[in-house]
Amino acid sequence: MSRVVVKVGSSSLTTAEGHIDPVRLDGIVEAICDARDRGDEVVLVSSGAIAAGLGPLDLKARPRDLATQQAAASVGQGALIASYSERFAARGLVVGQVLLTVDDVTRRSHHRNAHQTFAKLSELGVVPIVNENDTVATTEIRFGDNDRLAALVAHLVHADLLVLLSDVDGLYDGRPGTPGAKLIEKISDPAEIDGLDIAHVSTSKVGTGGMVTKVEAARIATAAGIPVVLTSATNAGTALAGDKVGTRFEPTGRRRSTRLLWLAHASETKGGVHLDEGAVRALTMRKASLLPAGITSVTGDFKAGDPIDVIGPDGAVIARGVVNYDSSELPDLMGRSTRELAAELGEEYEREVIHRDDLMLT
Ligand SMILES: Nc1ncnc2c1ncn2[C@@H]1O[C@H](COP(=O)(O)OP(=O)(O)O)[C@@H](O)[C@H]1O
Ligand SMILES: N[C@@H](CCC(=O)OP(=O)(O)O)C(=O)O
Repeated sequence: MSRVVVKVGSSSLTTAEGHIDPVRLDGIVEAICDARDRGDEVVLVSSGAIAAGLGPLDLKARPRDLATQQAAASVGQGALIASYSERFAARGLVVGQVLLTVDDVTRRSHHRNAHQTFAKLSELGVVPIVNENDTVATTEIRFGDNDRLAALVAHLVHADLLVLLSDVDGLYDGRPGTPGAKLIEKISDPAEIDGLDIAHVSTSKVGTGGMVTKVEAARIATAAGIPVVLTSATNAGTALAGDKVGTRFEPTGRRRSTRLLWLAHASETKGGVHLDEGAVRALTMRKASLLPAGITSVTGDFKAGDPIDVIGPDGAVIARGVVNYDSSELPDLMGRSTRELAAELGEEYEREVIHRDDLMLT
């Protein structure tokens, strides 16, 4: 038995008019039910809430403003779950809706909660259907794309495989459909992706992030030891059966805490600190915590608890970490020893700027 997380993109679930596509949904549900019949456990991460809300609200295109996106998601998510529920029920399976925000997988207490929810659903034989909680998520607490959400969910449920289903049958070495562009069957090392043309936007009107977020999701999952298969939704059955299809990304690393995993791949930081050579060596070679003494300057506007970039003298980001001070406090502390600061300002100034447990070298 294996545990698989399957992520399906908006363009593979909805029609151009902004309604749920019944034929495509049938195909995905059938592939998942077949996997269940073979004894596998499946967690479905389904996009499509916003896209499926467009038709009912008479919207012609994906709205640009957050409020209308949230309203469309509120309408579409209900419709999606109703459609899934009905189809899975016809095969004797019960579904459970799980809506997550970034905090649910990154904050320790929420993380434990989410983990327990998945464990119970699994015990009860329910098929979890996950999406971002788009209706309440604001820019600050958004994953922004379900590819990365799926990678973090795969890590959270200890999945054996992550399957990313899209409207393209794999990763290409050039723009898919253009002469000479070839499907890449296997990626063994993330460095192989570096030179590829993946930045152009997708042709679908409802998908977000294109290939960039899928490759990023593959990096997150493989770095945590989980292999990834990327293919089109029409190949769902083949991918779930474990047969060779699309692009396979081989695992490159070992399991790590989800919080650190997120930190390393967090899309945005609120600022950063620049270090001198000595501090860079302490962090990278001695695995030490970051102290005020090694900081030469501070950029951006952040609060204690925010993720920030840690930057070397040459301007390269060497790590990301959860900072223990506000950006406004640091200029008065930098370059000074913790002992001196504690004597002058009080014991609480003895704390590290970033504790090594909250630091992820990039
Ligand atoms: N190198 C590449 N190989 C494959 N697809 C690519 C590549 N670069 C960009 N893409 C685009 O990525 C799109 C898939 O992303 P997206 O529209 O966000 O899908 P989804 O809705 O499934 O998440 C494809 O339709 C394709 O146009
Ligand atoms: N959470 C959003 C989808 C966000 C997203 O990543 O979409 P997609 O690129 O189609 O996987 C929704 O359900 O509309």
